[in-house]
Amino acid sequence: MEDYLKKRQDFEREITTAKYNGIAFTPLEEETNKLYRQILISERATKDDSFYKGYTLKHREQFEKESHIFKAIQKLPKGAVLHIHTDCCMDIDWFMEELAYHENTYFNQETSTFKYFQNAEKAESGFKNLRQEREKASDKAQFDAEIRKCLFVQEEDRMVSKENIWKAFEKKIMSISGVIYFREHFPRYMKRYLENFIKDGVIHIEARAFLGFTFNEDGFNLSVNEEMDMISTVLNEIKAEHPYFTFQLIIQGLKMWDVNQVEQYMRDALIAKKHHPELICAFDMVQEEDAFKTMIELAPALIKMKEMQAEIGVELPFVFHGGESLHTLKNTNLFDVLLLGTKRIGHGINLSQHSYLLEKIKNDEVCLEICPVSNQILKYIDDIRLHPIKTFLNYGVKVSINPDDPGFFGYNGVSMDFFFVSFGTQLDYKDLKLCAYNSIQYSFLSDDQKKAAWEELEKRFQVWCKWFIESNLSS
Ligand SMILES: O=c1[nH]cnc2c1ncn2[C@@H]1O[C@H](CO)[C@@H](O)[C@H]1O
Repeated sequence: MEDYLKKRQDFEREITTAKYNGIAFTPLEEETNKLYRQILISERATKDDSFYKGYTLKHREQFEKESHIFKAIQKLPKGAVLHIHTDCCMDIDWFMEELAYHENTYFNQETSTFKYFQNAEKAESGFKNLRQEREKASDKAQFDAEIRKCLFVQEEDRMVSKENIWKAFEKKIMSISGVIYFREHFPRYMKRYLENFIKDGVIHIEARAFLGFTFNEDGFNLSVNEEMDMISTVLNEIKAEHPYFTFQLIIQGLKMWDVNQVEQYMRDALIAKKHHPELICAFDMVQEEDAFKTMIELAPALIKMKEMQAEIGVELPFVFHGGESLHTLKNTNLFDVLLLGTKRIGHGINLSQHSYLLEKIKNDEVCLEICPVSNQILKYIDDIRLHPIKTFLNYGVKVSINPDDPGFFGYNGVSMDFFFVSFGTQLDYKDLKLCAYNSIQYSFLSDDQKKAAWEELEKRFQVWCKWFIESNLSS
């Protein structure tokens, strides 16, 4: 038996050495990992199927109050967030306090849409001033609760088929874009969500964003330069308080556009990159994968990127969505995003069914931006215990954990994703640290910035471990 146990230990070491790829863990971290696993096992024993299958508000209230793992994860250093959509990160409490009853906010009850208008004469038909409507309401708390429900995906919104969930989700996105993109609101909106991520332990963000969506008092779009200056001002304000924090934009286009539009937009993105090299890091195409153009349909535009880069004199790498789908016959986007040279892949969940591609991604170190809560809310994974993230990690594929559209899923930051996926797929402390490490390693930070970010993170992990052990959460 002794021999067998020795063989077993060597085998385990062989497997984990490949997985952690040179990341060392201190004795304090080894102890932390053991304790984390124990607590995870005992908390999981109290949950039944419904917990893993339903990311419901009811469950959330319960674990936010009771789970030691959740409390620990809230304090955990997270590294970088590599996958969010910048218009999908609204802090709902902030909106209720600052924008919902702002004098220029109007609401269309029939479509549940909020919109900025300069004054009542300019308001489109069907839109009423929300502040005035609230004044008329007899039960203000009830009125607030109804408004709040319009802002993120509710349980009842999810009572639709897989085919229809995106419609409910996109409706929410559209319902606030007419308010948050107003030139005076957008910087405040953005500052608030960045601060939320910083509070949640995030030190770097690469956020997907459209070019030229912000608008002025008369409803006209600002120029790309004005928009970029506005974002830079927000970042400077944040940096004054949090000097270690870094941020870049991934410019995103829409898959519903035709090829000519995509080509023009790529050109705009390259010009923007040329003028704001520090601010823009990559390019992507978004929207529901199975409902709009496939990557092969968009390829006539996308393959021109190299030529355009040479012409404009600047580089803009691709970071594409891919594999956010349950189809493997009619959706072959994963092949194309790899052939087109994507540096990372947004989601990649159905890679679990493409073993050859998985091997390639592993060898080429194409990091996956996994978004666990999003995958469940948008009905790609019914039971979070079956999320393939752990298979990817254990196979040595590079993975990071991200929130995608936290505002519309009803939370701020990325703790919810770390918690839900750790709880569901039994990721331990070492797994989570590995994901945080990957998020820095496969970001667009320079080598020096990565080194500084990693040093900052390493310090925070040691402090966290000490706190985790001393606070004796299991007793
Ligand atoms: O998970 C996702 N996959 C693909 N596109 C997404 C996802 N989440 C949001 N968007 C897209 O991003 C835009 C808002 O910034 C929306 O067009 C939405 O379709």
